[in-house]
Amino acid sequence: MQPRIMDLQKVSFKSFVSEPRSSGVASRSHSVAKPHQKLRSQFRQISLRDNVMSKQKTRGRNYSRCNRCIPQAVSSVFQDLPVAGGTAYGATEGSCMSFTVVGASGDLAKKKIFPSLFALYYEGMLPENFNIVGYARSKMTQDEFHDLIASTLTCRVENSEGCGEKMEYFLSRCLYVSGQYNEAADFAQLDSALSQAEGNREANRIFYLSIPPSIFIDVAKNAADNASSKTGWTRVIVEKPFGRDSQSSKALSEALALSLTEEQTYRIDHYLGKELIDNLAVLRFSNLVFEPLWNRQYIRNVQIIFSEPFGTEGRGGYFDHYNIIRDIMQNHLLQMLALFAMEPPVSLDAEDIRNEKVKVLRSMRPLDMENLVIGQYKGRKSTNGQDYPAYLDDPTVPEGSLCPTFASLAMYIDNPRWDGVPFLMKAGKALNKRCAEIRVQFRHVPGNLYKNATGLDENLLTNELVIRIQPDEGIYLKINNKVPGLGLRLDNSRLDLSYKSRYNKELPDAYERLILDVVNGDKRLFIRNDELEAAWALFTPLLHKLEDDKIAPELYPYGSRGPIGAHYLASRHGVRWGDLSEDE
Ligand SMILES: NC(=O)C1=CN([C@@H]2O[C@H](COP(=O)(O)OP(=O)(O)OC[C@H]3O[C@@H](n4cnc5c(N)ncnc54)[C@H](OP(=O)(O)O)[C@@H]3O)[C@@H](O)[C@H]2O)C=CC1
Ligand SMILES: O=C1O[C@H](COP(=O)(O)O)[C@@H](O)[C@H](O)[C@H]1O
Repeated sequence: MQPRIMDLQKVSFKSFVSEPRSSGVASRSHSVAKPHQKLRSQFRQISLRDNVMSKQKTRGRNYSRCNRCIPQAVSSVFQDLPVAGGTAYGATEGSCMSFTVVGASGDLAKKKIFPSLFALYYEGMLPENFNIVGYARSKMTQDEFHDLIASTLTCRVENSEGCGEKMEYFLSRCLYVSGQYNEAADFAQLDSALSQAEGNREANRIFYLSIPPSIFIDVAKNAADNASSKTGWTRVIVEKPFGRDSQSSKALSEALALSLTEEQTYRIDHYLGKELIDNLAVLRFSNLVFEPLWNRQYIRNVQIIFSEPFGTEGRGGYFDHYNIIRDIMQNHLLQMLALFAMEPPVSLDAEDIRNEKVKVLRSMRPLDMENLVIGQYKGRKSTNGQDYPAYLDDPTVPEGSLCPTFASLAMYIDNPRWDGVPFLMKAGKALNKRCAEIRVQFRHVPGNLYKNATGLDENLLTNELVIRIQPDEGIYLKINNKVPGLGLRLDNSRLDLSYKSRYNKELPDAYERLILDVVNGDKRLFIRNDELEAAWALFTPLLHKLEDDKIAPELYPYGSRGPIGAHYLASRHGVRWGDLSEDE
């Protein structure tokens, strides 16, 4: 049978418990009728002071710093245990970790943070003693909070034994505290709730600021002043956007630095947590065949592409203040570029890697308006009569907004390795497909003996390496191959590493990987302050010019391939977009 990878979100909690015993996944699980409801009555009886770790058997494990590399092994060891946990890197045996989600009532918390925390617990990757605390202004009872979380939890399709019990136990470690973001007294209450849950253990605390940026500073200050751990470390995860330009980003960094050290601050860019991005360095530095080609001598251009098949629906208010360049390019795509283009680091240590990334960013040629194309999607009626709205139809978007929902940009890295190689970026919403990838187009074979076999189009002869981040994660290399049979005909074919066929494993969500790194104090995949400064220094002049000059975006239909200007831009730099070629 073909090995399969299944998406995490396949079995919802509700469908899981109502599934007949004989069917697939559910039949392998324990039968648990609505565990979170059963839990409610239990929860009422268990006071936090008791810090009851319930009836679960726990087995402490000391994961090494590199425990991120071995989840498969760990899960196979732990798959039958109701609770599995370890001691986080930098924490002492018997200590506990409290994870507070500030903005717990919000979209990101529900969509990503709680499910990721559960998935980590499920895989045995959380410390043995942990508490999950939700904090927000919304009034919620503990039951309502548990319902909210329970509705977001899913079990892995593989190894789903004991899923119901694990959910039940996980929920028993979840607690809600309601408070304002700018009230010291409310954070003092949060502190005492945390202390109660932690009991007499040494406690390490993580705060995830899953809130709008306008309140980052208040929350960082209140958390640092009133709810920091007194017995262990305190770490704070900050979500993007980290400002709108160099000036606002600097102001934010300086204000945060009054409350948090750089060491404590984890600036998250969830693209760095994606499997194929985490694999980039492995691909380059552990295979002899790639690194020698990774330079201007062999590479003709590099394309970094992001596209989404939906618009800003519901998020127009936020988006209009930022636009696609700030939302996707200045962070996700630029981070991909830096990892792709950096020199080999001295070691895999966070600081060594980040030093190399900063060097790339600082070697980039200033961005030029001539090398930018912007677009905005307009409405479209499909052939089956469905209406797709224009960006401007969103009621939260200001009338006549010029905000780009698409951008394409040609960039250059003025260093010896990349001199003259165009790096093209393209990012857009409401396009024809969901895709994120890096495409590397190689130069022509000099004096190619086979050019007569393929005709005059040199592009048919060039190799292309594609690193597909999503969907259908994989890496493939387009090569020329002889069509089998008599005569000589060449075929552009693929050496294909499809993750779906190669690995019989569900891929962890990016947030799982990144949250685990915070637990373990590993900053390799987080943005350092000077990286952020360099990224803004690159983009700020371009963004200001775009806004000051009120440049009108080119309109493109919802669901199309984007504005035609992107093709002209590419061809001015001698590039053809690989994702638009016929065999893609
Ligand atoms: N959602 C996503 O997919 C992504 C989000 N992010 C970033 O993560 C962070 C959280 O995102 P998301 O969950 O979508 O945000 P939400 O808008 O859902 O806000 C989170 C919570 O913050 C509180 N809140 C909202 N607006 C305000 C306000 N004006 N003043 C005070 N409190 C407010 C609300 O809680 P209450 O009223 O209960 O206090 C809300 O539930 C943001 O910085 C966002 O940019 C980054 C990448 C993706
Ligand atoms: O940061 C963001 O990313 C999402 C896309 O993330 P993905 O993991 O689903 O590819 C994007 O939709 C959003 O606008 C942006 O803020």
